Amino acid sequence: MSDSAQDLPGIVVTGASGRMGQMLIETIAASDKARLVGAVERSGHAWVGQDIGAAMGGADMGIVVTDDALEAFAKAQAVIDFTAPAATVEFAALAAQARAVHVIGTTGMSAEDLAALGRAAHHAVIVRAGNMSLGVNLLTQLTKKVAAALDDDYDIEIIESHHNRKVDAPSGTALMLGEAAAEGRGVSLEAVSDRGRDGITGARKRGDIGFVAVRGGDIIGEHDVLFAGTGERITLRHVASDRSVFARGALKAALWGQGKKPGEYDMLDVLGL
Ligand SMILES: NC(=O)C1=CN([C@@H]2O[C@H](COP(=O)(O)OP(=O)(O)OC[C@H]3O[C@@H](n4cnc5c(N)ncnc54)[C@H](O)[C@@H]3O)[C@@H](O)[C@H]2O)C=CC1
Ligand SMILES: O=C(O)C1=N[C@H](C(=O)O)C[C@H](O)C1
Repeated sequence: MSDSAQDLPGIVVTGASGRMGQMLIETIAASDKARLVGAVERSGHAWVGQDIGAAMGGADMGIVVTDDALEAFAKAQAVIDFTAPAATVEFAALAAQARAVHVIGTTGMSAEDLAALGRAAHHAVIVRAGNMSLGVNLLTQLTKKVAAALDDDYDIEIIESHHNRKVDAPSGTALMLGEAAAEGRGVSLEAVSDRGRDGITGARKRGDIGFVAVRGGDIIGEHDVLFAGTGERITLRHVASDRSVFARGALKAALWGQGKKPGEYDMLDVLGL
């Protein structure tokens, strides 16, 4: 590696064997703005101890997959983490200890998990978003605007579709869009959120924001925000056709976070939206 490449911010990817983990490793390896310095998987995973390039079915990359997150983070300027809530909470404390920027794509976090991230952010930069793509983050702003322009005569429904391996619902993106719609209407999402209808639910409550989750096949991620009025409907829609949109956003966030003050940030900060 040349001297100048050595100077690039070093990035560790957690959940290295996952759908997003592998996409992130490919994205960082192809970047001339960052270098991969570590790949972390959970203890007992078959890839631990193997070269990440070979484990992914390609040439060696000179990075051995480890289950020792702290040791890996100590060599890094940023950690990109698309794993699971319990793992992400643990990684937040370790990333703060290593003073590495922690970019979090993990969704399905509970209120307690988020509080733990808030504590870690006293000591480190955390950039977290339920969706790291430019398109979705732009869509949140459009959603807020449309929700502010239309009153409760327009029922808001958020319809999200994902692959059959997804474990959380509503998706992190659907919740971001719900928050944006609620903000546009000047209400708290918690107060108006309507999830998981089943049975005799009664008629729809005016002002509610409904969520619908579709799971099937290999759908990467599709989100519709429907504003249904009397005699007309508006739909705002985002379709992800390639996971690289999330990986590119996460890498951008890791670079943006360098030298920032400790605290919690999101992709709107990164993208300047
Ligand atoms: N914010 C965004 O833009 C996006 C967020 N996601 C979210 O990212 C997360 C991961 O998604 P996928 O890659 O599809 O899932 P996946 O199941 O393919 O990958 C998760 C990986 O994390 C690993 N893992 C779990 N616990 C671990 C631990 N303690 N230490 C190290 N590794 C651990 C698993 O072994 C697995 O390899 C989900 O929460 C998903 O919703 C996914 C795509 C985009
Ligand atoms: O699990 C996924 O795959 C995705 N998760 C994120 C979410 O929960 O919104 C982002 C994207 O839609 C893909």
